[in-house]
Formats: sequence, C-alpha cells, structure tokens
Amino acid sequence: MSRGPFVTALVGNPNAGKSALFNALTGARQKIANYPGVTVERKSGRLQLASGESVELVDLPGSYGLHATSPDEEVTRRVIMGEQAGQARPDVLVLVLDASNLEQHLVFAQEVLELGRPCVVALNMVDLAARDGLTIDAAALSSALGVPVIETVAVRRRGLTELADAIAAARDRIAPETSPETQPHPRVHVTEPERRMLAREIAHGAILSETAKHRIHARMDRLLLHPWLGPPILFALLFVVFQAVFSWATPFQDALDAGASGLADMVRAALPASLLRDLLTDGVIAGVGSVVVFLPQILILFFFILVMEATGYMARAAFLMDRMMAGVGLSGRSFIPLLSSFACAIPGIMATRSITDPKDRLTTILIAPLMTCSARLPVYTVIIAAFIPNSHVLPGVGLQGLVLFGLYVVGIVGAMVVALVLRRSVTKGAASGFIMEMPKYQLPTLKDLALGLWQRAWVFLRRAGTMIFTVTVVLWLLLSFPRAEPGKSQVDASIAGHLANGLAVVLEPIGFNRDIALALVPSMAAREVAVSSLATSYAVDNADENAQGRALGDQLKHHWSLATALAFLAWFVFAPQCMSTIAVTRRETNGWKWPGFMLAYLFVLAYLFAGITYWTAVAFGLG
Ligand SMILES: Nc1nc2c(ncn2[C@@H]2O[C@H](COP(=O)(O)OP(=O)(O)OP(=O)(O)O)[C@@H](O)[C@H]2O)c(=O)[nH]1
Ligand SMILES: [Mg+2]
Repeated sequence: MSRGPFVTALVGNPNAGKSALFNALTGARQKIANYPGVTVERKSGRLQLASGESVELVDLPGSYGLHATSPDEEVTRRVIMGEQAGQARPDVLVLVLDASNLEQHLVFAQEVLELGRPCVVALNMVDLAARDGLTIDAAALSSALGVPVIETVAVRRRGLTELADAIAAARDRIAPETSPETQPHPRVHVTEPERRMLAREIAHGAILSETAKHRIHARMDRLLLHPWLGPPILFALLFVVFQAVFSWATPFQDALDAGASGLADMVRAALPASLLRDLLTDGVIAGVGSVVVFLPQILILFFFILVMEATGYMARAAFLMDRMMAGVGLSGRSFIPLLSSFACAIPGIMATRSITDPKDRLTTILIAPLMTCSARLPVYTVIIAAFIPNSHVLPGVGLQGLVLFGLYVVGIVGAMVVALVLRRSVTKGAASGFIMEMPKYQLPTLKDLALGLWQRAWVFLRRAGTMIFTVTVVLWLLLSFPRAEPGKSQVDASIAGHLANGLAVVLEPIGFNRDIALALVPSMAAREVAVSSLATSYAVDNADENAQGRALGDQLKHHWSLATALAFLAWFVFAPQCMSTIAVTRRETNGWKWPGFMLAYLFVLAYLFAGITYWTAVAFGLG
C-alpha cells in the first residue's frame, strides 16, 4: 500500500508541553508559554528517527475533548480524525500528559485512546512532578492504558530519543496490510463522568508516593489571587514595568541615538552633496534610525511579558481580571488574547480562537486593537520624552513613566467601555463563565527568555528594515519633489506637502498641524511609521538651516504646542493605524464587515478623543 510520509501528531490538554516537545524534537521555535491556549493552529515539522527516516510531526492546539467547542479545539479534532484539508491523517498519536497533573490529563487521554489508533504516551513534566513530591510508576501507567509510556522533560530535552524510538516502534506495529477491519476496534462508548472516575483510579494506581510539597505555591496563590490584595499587586507590578521601560532604557537608547547621528555625520562627510546623500541621511538614517532606537524599550517590555508568561503569573492575572471582565460582559478567557495584544494585536486576535462563545470572541477581536501594542511604544515615548518633564512625582516614581502607564490604562478602560457597549448592542448575548486551570508556578529558563527576546528583537528589526524602510523611502521621494526654490520650505513645495495640506483641513479642529497630517497617512501601514515619518519630514525640511541635525524630540518641541502633543497621544490610543490588524480581522471573521466596523468605530473614537484632549488642554492655556 503506498501512502505519503509517515505522520505523527502531538495531542493532549492545553499546557501539557506539546509545543515544547515539538520544538525539542524538530528544532522549531513555536511559541511556548505557561498558560493554556498558546497554540491555536496546527504546525508541522520534521522529526529524524534513529533509522534516519524522517517523520512529519504535527503540533496541535491543546484540547479538553473531541467534541470541540472552540475554533482551536476544532482544528485538533479535525486533524486527529483526518478531516483537515491538506493534512494526512496521523499514523501515530503522541499523547502528551502533564505528570504533575495526571488525573486531569487522563480524561482527554481516554477519549483519544478509545479511538483505538496507534498511540504513545509522553509523560511530560516529570521534573515538576518530582518537585511536587510525586513519584509515578510509568510501567503501571503503561499497563493501565495499554500503550507505551515514555517519561520526558521537554524543556531539558530528556527522554527525546526514547520517545522517537517509541514512535518508530508504534509505526512498525502497524502492519502495512492493516485494513480498517483488522485495526483494534474502538472501545464502547464511555461517558464523561465515567472517564473522570477511571482517570482518578488510573492516576491513583500509577502514583507511587505523594508528599505534599506544593504548600508554598498554595500560599503564593492565596496571596496573589486574593480578592483584595491580588489586584493591587498586579497593578503595582505593571506600574514597575512602565517605570522600567523608561528608566532602564535611557542609556541604551542614548547610545543608539548617538550611533545613528554619528552614522549620518559620517555619510555627510564621505559623500558629496547629492540627492543620494540626502536620501541616506534624511530618509534612511533619520527615518529608520528614529524607530530602531526604541529597541531597548521594546525588549524591556518583552522581558517582563516573557517572565510573567513563563512563571505562570499571567494566568493568575487573567483570573484576577475575570470579575472586571464579567462586569463588561466578557469572560476571563478574553484576558489572555487581550494581554497578548499588548505585544501586538495580531497574535492577540489569533488567540481568540480559544474562546468558545462566538460573540465573546468577536467582541474580543474588536477591542484587541485598543490594547497598547508595542508599535505604539515609539510613538508614545518620543512624545513623552519631548513634552513631559523628566521629573519625579514621588521618590522613585518618574512622571514620564507615570504618563506612559496612564496611556496604557486609558487604552484598557476604553476597551472595557467599548466592550460594554458592544455586548449590549452589536454582539448582544449572555456572558459565559470562566474556566481556566491555573498552571504551575515555574522559574523561567534563561534559554527560553533569551530566545524569546531574540525573536522579538528580530521581528522589530525586520519590520524596521523592510516595511518601515520602504515607507520611509517612498515618503522621502514624495517630500523631496518637486524641489523647492532656495530658501523656501521643501515640504511646502513637495507632493506630500500638498497632499498633507488637504488632509490638514480635517485635522485642524483637533489641533493637528500639517506635519501630523503628513505622518498619519504612511503610518496606516504601522504605527511606528509615524515616528519615522516625522523624523524624515523634519530632516527634509531644511528651510531652517539651524534646525538641521536636531534630534526629533527638539524638532517636536519647536513645532508643536503641548496641547497638540497631548492630542496626538490621545489619537494613538484609539486610531486603527495598522494594516495587518485589519487583514487578520478579516481572516478571522471571514469577511469585510467586522474589519470595516472596527476601522470606523476606532477612527471616530480617535478623532473625538484627540479633539476633547486638545480643546481641554487649550482651555487650560496649554495651546
Ligand atoms: N518544568 C517543565 N516545564 C515544561 C516541560 N514541558 C513544557 N514545560 C513548560 O510548560 C509550559 C507549557 O508548554 P507548552 O509547550 O507551551 O504547552 P502546550 O501543550 O503546547 O500548550 P498549548 O499550546 O496551550 O496547548 C511552558 O512554560 C514550558 O516551558 C517539562 O517537561 N518540564
Ligand atoms: Mg502549544
């Protein structure tokens, strides 16, 4: 019988370590994090067996059962059943179980085993089980389940060879001439409560000794999840994060800044005055450089996010937020997607696939862009650094960090209000309950942290090198032609300047000047482009010879009032300036209706909010 390559899939409950195993076995770099619902799509890789043969290994979203209730669980069910288009039915299933949480993981495991398909159990996280004082008899578990059981520690690469060998052996047991009739018959139908009973029995039979060692963790939970103490702790933690984003980054950022202007000086000295030289200095270095200097801040933000994800605190934060979420008609399930949106709305919107209720899911998608993504960080910080004094409100509490924190809070509050309104109108429906198991506390591994940061840095730099670079060069061209008469403003004379003048009419009431109008259109591509566009247009506009080479912050102070700067910040809290978010919303909602709705409501909010900010500031004499 001829068939395609040998396929094996990793299945199991969420947070069992499937993706960690997948990465370890294939060398891939799938995202892993210590909370359920990280993987929402299937992903294939190559696993090399000892025989040299290569196997297609498929990583799947975690699942609690084959009667899928959420879109990500549906993917898992379809792949297991061989119903997924473009994916051959797996020949061998690798059931990944969390050894430290065996009883619970054995419920879904039974359902998979009842299919009667060739199966191998990866008893993962045996290190955590040992930490908790659990000793498990793998042999007993194997005979109770009727399939081989291999102990693994995915993050320490333990048990990988044995697992690969067991996969090969399971495949060899499938006789080539096996027809459906000679395959083991699926067992008789078992109900969910029966599976739970049996899971308890099997787990108790396999656990040799149990000395309760998780007392410290129970105590940590009592404190961190306390209804009154938990939220202030979470709040304080986030507060520290935003202070750190400002204060820790400064020396690195200054160094990068100096590097960029040094480079521009070098180019100016090395090349004769020409359009090419201008393109390099005013376009590429001023534009792209103005964004790249934010790398340290992005990395500091991600350092905290990664640590919170790896330790298991993130899921606790979700639990704490559940009550607030319920108040606006969302479940705590929405919290993880919303939290991911602080990095970027795109993975955030994808993560909504783990939300069962379609209306819950849609609401979460629609408010995800209100979470302050890392692309806003350059915009916020460049304005804050220029207009908000670097003073201390309290010892150790900088005003700049406080304003940044405030902007994040405004985004969150805005999202909650919008959710409240949507749940009463467009996405009306009952709120569903919160079910999320709390992951174990873990210390993050240095390797995973370093890898995570490296990945973020790479994403950021790649964006700077491709999209931001392209948009900047195009903008520079539009700004540089036609040439202005000597002594006249180049921007006034240029194509871009003329276009911006038209747009400025609409934006004038909310305090936006022509420079801002000029920056807003290219930054539809991505928010950071606003910074590079401003930097490029000030660099090109050399009517004021003294202004040449001035840092972007100084330029802004020179050209903008405080009221305008504040309105600009307010605009960016709401404005949907990101093409990819719109595209992913279209994909996840199957049409243009919801992305269209999202664009419209966000632009209206941005305009109103910026306007209110501007008029208020002017009324207080800050115009
Ligand atoms: N101590 C320990 N931690 C592990 C082990 N395997 C995975 N982890 C950690 O457990 C967490 C979950 O791992 P993932 O690989 O993301 O789990 P998953 O099964 O893919 O989860 P979903 O994608 O949500 O279904 C991560 O924080 C991993 O670092 C292990 O054997 N030992
Ligand atoms: Mg995963």
